[in-house]
Amino acid sequence: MSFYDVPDGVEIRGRYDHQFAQILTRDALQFVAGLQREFRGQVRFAMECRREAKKRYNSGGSPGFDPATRFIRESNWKCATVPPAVADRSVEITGPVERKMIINALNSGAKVFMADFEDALSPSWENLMKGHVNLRDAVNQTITFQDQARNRVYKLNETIAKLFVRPRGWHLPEAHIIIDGEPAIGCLVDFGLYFYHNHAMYRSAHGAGFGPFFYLPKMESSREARIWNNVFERAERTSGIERGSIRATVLIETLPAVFQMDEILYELRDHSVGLNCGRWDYIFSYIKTFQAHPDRLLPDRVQVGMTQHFMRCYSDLLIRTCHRRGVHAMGGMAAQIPIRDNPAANEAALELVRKDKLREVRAGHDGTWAAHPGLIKPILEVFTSNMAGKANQIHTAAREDADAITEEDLVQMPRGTRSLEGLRLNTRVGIQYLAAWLTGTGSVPLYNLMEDAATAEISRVQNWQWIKYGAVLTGDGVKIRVTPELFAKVVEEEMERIKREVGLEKFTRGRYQEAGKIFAKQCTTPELDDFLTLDAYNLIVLYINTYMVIITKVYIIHKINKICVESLARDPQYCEIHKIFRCWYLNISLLQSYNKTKDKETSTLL
Ligand SMILES: CC(=O)SCCNC(=O)CCNC(=O)[C@H](O)C(C)(C)COP(=O)(O)OP(=O)(O)OC[C@H]1O[C@@H](n2cnc3c(N)ncnc32)[C@H](O)[C@@H]1OP(=O)(O)O
Ligand SMILES: O=CC(=O)O
Ligand SMILES: [Mg+2]
Repeated sequence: MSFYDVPDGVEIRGRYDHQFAQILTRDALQFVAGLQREFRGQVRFAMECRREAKKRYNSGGSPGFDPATRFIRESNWKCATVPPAVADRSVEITGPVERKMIINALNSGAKVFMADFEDALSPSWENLMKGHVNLRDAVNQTITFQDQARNRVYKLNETIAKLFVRPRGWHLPEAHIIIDGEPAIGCLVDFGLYFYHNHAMYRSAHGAGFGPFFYLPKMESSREARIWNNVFERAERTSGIERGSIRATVLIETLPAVFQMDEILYELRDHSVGLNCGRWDYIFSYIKTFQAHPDRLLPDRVQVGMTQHFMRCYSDLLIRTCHRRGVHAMGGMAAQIPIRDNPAANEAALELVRKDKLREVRAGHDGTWAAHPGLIKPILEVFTSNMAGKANQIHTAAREDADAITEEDLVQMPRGTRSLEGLRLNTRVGIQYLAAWLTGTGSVPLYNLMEDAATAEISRVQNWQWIKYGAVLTGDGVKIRVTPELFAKVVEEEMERIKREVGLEKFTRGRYQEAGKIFAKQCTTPELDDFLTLDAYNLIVLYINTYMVIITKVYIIHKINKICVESLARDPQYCEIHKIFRCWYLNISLLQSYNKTKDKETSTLL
């Protein structure tokens, strides 16, 4: 059932809203459908190649440089010149496409704002569609937000950050938009709708003739980069803008991709504006890639930082590769955020951020990420005072020494210890993140750190790995082996702790119980799920037709219950048990029919 004006072959299953209808116009949907029709075969093949690669790694293989593309790595070629509008990217703030945050981020003093449909966003229909409305208003510079509680109106400053948009990864479907009977490819919806509505205004008002600008996440090979390049070329052709206008920075955040950095840049050479060290997904990917290698049990998550040999080599090689090809080498996200109520702890957190950024700028990075507006000033200071007055270090930090980095360096096991506290923290963080994600929030502060889909993934896969191979934990001074029974006890105890920490009311109102069950299942499943967000996606899909059926059923059941209760009051023969049973039965059958409809519909789509 759809109230939207859709082209042939397109069906919208998400809620109707007149604001969403301004985004989901017939022409915009036609544009998205065109992308899906032209590229779905290539995307399917790329996902098949991921599965083949996974089989190789699961049979003992390890990713490495591809001998077939040696000529790309060894020959001299350059990417297109960096557009002047984004030459200085010394600090980039990131955040979900939420209205107030978009305004705060654009006003934050950062050079770039990366508006996120990915790690920081729970991809519910509401979040996605509101995100597009917000971005359109941001590009048009008409965006405002009224905070009723604080009696404050938010609007844009004179000078704002340059907007980059990060669509979802290739693996995620958009189940609320059906194209030719299949769910749309999530990232083509994100890219397509944003590009269609904003390319003209962006290029004239913000990009000095270039743009729109994008970040591209979670790719595993240059094959996937080639699809993006084809998508950009089609978008440029159909909208009549110059080839090479669209520019993108690719996140190197999977282990296989670190061996393909030259190849990825080569595919996107006319549309590239650099690579970025997506350090959190990278750690997640390391564990996932070696999921069948029991000799690679990582230490506690907190110990796997950028100073570990394999992480340092990854960052150094990324800088070397980007600068050789003439584009930005962007650093990553430090997880610390400001701590409002404790000045000493706040200073310590800021110091950790400064240290991380100093390491990045000295290594040769051209800019870096910040999770919070409160970090922009200190990070900017570190970068500007170490870049000799230049907008970037593309031509001054060649890092030729990084040519010596080998395959072994890039996969070297991180050093450290495993502890029961590490298992507990993973569990506590994973469950709370999932509870937030299920209720529509994709990035949260937990224990004074930023947590998003990428950091939560580390918690999940690390627990899975430790349980699967019975890791021995020694970090707390006692030796203890991880078993499913130990983990079940940890889950139980951590759920109690979460309840104490968040308070009974929030715990009962939120989806913590459900998150606990899902997280426990994901950590103990025999086959590791590829992505927690893909596994849990069905739980946030809400179809308009199903939604309306539910409302009708709830209404009918409410009426039946009312009649039951009234007749019970008149007829004392009915016992209390009978009454409870009747209500229970009716409500259970309602829930079952809802879930069956949704599971059936979504599973045929995914
Ligand atoms: C691994 C990766 O992919 S990293 C990239 C993806 N992750 C992200 O982008 C995370 C971005 N950061 C955030 O979402 C948030 O900073 C959090 C969830 C970590 C912390 O949020 P909060 O606890 O709400 O922060 P806090 O209460 O200190 O916020 C203070 C103010 O800063 C604003 N703010 C905080 N973070 C951001 C941000 N990233 N962008 C814009 N504004 C922000 C808040 O909206 C708030 O504004 P207000 O004072 O006008 O109301
Ligand atoms: O997207 C960034 C990451 O670190 O993951
Ligand atoms: Mg990421």
